[in-house]
Amino acid sequence: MKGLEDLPGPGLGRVLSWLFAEGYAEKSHLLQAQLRSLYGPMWRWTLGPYDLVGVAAPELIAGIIQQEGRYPLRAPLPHWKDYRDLRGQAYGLHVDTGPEWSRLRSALNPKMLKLQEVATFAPVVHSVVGDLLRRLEFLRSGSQDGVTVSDVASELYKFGFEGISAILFETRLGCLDQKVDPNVQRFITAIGDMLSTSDFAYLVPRWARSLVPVWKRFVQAWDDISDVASWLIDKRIAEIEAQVAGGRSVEGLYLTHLLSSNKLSRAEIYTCITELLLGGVDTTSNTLSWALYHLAQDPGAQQRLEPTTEDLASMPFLKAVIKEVLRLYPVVPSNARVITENDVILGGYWFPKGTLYHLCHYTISHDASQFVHVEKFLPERWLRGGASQSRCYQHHPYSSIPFGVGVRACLGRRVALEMHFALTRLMQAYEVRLKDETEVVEAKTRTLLVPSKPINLRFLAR
Ligand code: HEM
Repeated sequence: MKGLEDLPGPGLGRVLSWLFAEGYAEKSHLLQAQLRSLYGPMWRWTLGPYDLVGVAAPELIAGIIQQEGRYPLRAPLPHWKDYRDLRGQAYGLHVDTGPEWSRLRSALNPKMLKLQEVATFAPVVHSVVGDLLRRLEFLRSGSQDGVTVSDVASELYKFGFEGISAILFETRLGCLDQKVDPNVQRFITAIGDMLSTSDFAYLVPRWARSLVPVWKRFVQAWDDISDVASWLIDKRIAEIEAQVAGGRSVEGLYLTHLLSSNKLSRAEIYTCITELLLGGVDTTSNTLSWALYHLAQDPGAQQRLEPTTEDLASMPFLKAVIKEVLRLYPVVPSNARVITENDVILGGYWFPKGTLYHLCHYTISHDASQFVHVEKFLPERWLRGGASQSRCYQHHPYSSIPFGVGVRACLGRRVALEMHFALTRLMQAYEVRLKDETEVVEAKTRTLLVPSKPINLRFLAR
């Protein structure tokens, strides 16, 4: 059987030229297709300190997931681990490995992934959607033409932040208010800083860290995140203790559940809650931004969206819109896997355990052999029935897996769907149009797949 060294792939010079001379650094999602056209569905390449096996076929991705075992890793994050050691914090989901990671997931999964449990978050999500609607109304009515909201993604970011925090910290932060609390603003800024410095901080060798500003910014950002998160958690714990002392029953959402289940230490709760927040905000807000961008160009689809209910199962078109948006813009455009327990046999090759696979989801969900009219926004392709639709439906089940699959798949995938109730409520209140009907907004990669420029929309009252 062939091995790692038999795989084709580009040399370092070619990769650097793609990234920095040809501008792929900001659109690395498009580089995936380039690599596949040159080397086939599997190749070997080097990206910074990573030696990677690129994988760009759904059958091969399925092969990896089937062999991933009980404790798959995504990519190692040694700089996150070093920060946690520096401050004596618990490792959490992204840093812990093996049985320790699995223990955390078992404690966190039930309340995040069981349908009946997640349904208890619906009232709070709906109340945050109410804040979003009020905020949009305020912005559009104050605009020059009385209907435009510029840079809608930044408002959706605040919505995502408020919604996820309300569930996790059981506290309303007021992100969508006119005046935002300085601590909340510090939190939002720190999260942005941490995400933008993380990739560079990783590249700095340990001995050079004290010399470079990027490492200091990375540490400062984490310090701010940790400070505000522990302030929020401690405040809520004090409230809970006061309720218990007063003989009142304690009702809560996620934090109360974690505290009362006694499965995680206090330190682990601080880290895991923070990680959930980090995982939840940009992902949902960018997906909602792309959804509005496409719906704004498709009045028929806006009309078809069902009136809001509390039950996603009774809203097949809404579900189809979200699936289609995530097919076109998988917010995590490529993922990674390290299989730690066993060697892997894949597509006629044998790979030793510890090999790092780069899963090229974007290119697969844009593959014309998987989806007809591949670049078109066609939510109908996800609805069963009708001859033409069944033709659309002939894709491999792993050709669009925006939340991942298997034991390591997204922990917030059900909560993310709750957040999408915002779409139908928005569409009930307004007909949405692009501010400039001819404007095309392309995607760029900033770890996540995000709009390359602001999305400006007109909200016409229904
Ligand atoms: C549209 C929304 C979202 C998308 C597309 C998305 C996508 C993903 C993907 C692709 C992964 C990696 C899965 C894997 O490696 O197989 C992931 C992991 C994760 N997501 Fe999400 N996510 C979304 C929303 C959320 C939300 C709302 C939360 C929190 C409430 C969240 C929390 C997490 C966490 C904590 C992990 C790491 C799990 C682990 O390593 O064990 N995500 N997400």
